[in-house]
Amino acid sequence: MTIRIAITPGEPAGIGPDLLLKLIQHDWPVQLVAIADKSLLEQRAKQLCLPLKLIEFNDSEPAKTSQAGELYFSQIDLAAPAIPGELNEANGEYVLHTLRHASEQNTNGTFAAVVTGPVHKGIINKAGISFSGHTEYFAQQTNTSDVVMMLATQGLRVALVTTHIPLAYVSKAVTEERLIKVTEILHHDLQEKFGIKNPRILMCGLNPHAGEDGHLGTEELETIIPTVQRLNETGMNITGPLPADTLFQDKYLNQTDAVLAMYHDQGLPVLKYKGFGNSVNITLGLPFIRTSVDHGTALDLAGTGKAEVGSFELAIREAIHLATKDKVIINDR
Ligand SMILES: NC(=O)C1=CN([C@@H]2O[C@H](COP(=O)(O)OP(=O)(O)OC[C@H]3O[C@@H](n4cnc5c(N)ncnc54)[C@H](O)[C@@H]3O)[C@@H](O)[C@H]2O)C=CC1
Ligand SMILES: NCC(=O)COP(=O)(O)O
Repeated sequence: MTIRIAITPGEPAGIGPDLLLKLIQHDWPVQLVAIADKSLLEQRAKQLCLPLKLIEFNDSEPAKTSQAGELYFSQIDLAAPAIPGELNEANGEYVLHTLRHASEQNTNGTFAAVVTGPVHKGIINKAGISFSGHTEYFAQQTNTSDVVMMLATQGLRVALVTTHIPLAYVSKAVTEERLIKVTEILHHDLQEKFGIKNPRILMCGLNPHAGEDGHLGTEELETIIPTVQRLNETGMNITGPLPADTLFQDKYLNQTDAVLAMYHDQGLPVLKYKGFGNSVNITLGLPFIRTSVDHGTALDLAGTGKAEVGSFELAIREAIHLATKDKVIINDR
């Protein structure tokens, strides 16, 4: 059976539309449907000299595989014309409209997954809309209390306890309750989505040297160590907390299915150093499958044709794998 994948190209002035238009220049074994403004796709294809046949998506017709050069679309109107590289806060609500539409249409089963292109968090907030990221937005749209951001590249998966919050709030956000929920979601999805029977999770400390027995911070002694003990008593296989500066070495990673980092910039720089452009962002714990790119809007490259498609392509392929319950090939050590 052919499945349908919704694609939100993200910030209209960024590279998301460019990457999607490059990627549909070959056949896909699924129906890819862009949730976007038709005129944006037409103009960007013209600018990049890419052939494009747009077909309005009709959910009452049987799903068809996408052929090279053609793209199904669901129309969402831009508020203002999109100029590559030039952010315009007038289009902040447009971006969120595409995400809401994708969320609704995934929830009702029209699509088997959504793949998101990069959005610009700053311009959405400048438009007067409080927004910290897709991860949090889709959780809110689907009334899901806890979701987990995980990025994966060949040989490494990194999940995060906290996501887009100021560093000053991280310590307070690393609670026993949050640690338990995140670890349970990660453990569950490693089993169910990635086919790992007994997931091995490596947990980072929060403080330098994982607190150095309380001399460099007490969160490990007060919260993280007792929570790891509690979780292990339920039968999980969690190692840590280990100092984050020495944990990312093969000695540990070869024995690990996922690293759980306490905050965004503790785990993601390592992951991106290893595999920027070849990584995928997966939201765990949502009622539908959502994957995304590992990079941002790259305004400097929009409309130039120079942006690399690697991560967007991987995000689509990973969504297809997850949706068709094939064995996931990424990160097979
Ligand atoms: N999934 C998402 O929606 C994400 C959105 N962002 C947002 O993107 C905006 C810009 O963030 P930055 O930190 O500047 O990161 P960025 O990833 O947009 O750019 C960082 C550098 O990487 C280069 N780069 C990025 N993607 C590339 C690609 N596909 N091919 C070749 N080079 C590429 C850029 O040219 C730039 O030099 C921010 O508003 C941020 O919030 C950032 C990460 C993920
Ligand atoms: N660094 C990852 C990132 O910022 C993407 O977040 P999200 O928009 O996928 O929640």
